[in-house]
Amino acid sequence: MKLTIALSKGRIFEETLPLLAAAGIVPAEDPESSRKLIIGTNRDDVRLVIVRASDVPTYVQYGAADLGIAGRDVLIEHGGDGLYQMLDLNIARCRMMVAVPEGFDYDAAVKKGARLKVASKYPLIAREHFAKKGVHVDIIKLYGSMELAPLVGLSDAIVDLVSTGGTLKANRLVAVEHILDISSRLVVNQAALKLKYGAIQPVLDAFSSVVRQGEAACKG
Ligand SMILES: Nc1ncnc2c1ncn2[C@@H]1O[C@H](COP(=O)(O)OP(=O)(O)OP(=O)(O)O)[C@@H](O)[C@H]1O
Ligand SMILES: O=P(O)(O)OC[C@H]1O[C@H](OP(=O)(O)OP(=O)(O)O)[C@H](O)[C@@H]1O
Repeated sequence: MKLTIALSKGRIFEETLPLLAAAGIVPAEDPESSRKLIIGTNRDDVRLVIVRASDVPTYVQYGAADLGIAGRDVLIEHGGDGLYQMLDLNIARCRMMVAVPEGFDYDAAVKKGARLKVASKYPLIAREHFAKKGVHVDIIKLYGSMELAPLVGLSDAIVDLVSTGGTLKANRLVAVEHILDISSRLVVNQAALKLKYGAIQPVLDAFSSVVRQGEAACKG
């Protein structure tokens, strides 16, 4: 029985390699240099499909992939239908933040009850955050380079991911609110978990043991 795992190129692929290795899975090619979207592995029964990060939950939801790895950000925006979230892999860690241009008095604008224009790739997360605070916002949906929006007058603020803070700094923005901690999760198609339990469980066990080792190393 063949197992299909959906992954995105870049940081998730890189950070997943040690997890795959622990499960005895080694990709036959590097998706950064190959144009192939289906990548074989050293195991005849396991293949990888390379998709956009935000498409991973969709492939798994419809069973086109049995397993996938996606950020908590992407999973919240997707909604999680048809998926089991099995494991926090503690990879691709970052924070979802509200950020504004240096010099913009965010607290004063909120206090005044101003209606804020907020640009984000994460409209659900952004909308819910401001709704909870009782702040009126117009959400402007973007697909990337959110940091540009306030610099050219498209928005007052952004909701985006922050890791080192380097991108905010380079664009003279400052983080003013922390919304969520983000990391990537292993998701499994609900039907596949039942039908392919014997093939999926060893992968889950191997991934969990790597995560536990990482946690122990952090504590120790
Ligand atoms: N700077 C960062 N540091 C750590 N993790 C990050 C960072 N930016 C994004 N992530 C996490 O990694 C995941 C994949 O990000 P990546 O940049 O590879 O894809 P993307 O360009 O956001 O997605 P798409 O191609 O669908 O637009 C994100 O969903 C998020 O969970
Ligand atoms: O705090 P930092 O370490 O600078 O990281 C933050 C940046 O990382 C993410 O972008 P990414 O690198 O994924 O680029 P993309 O959204 O254009 O793919 C995010 O959207 C920020 O722009």
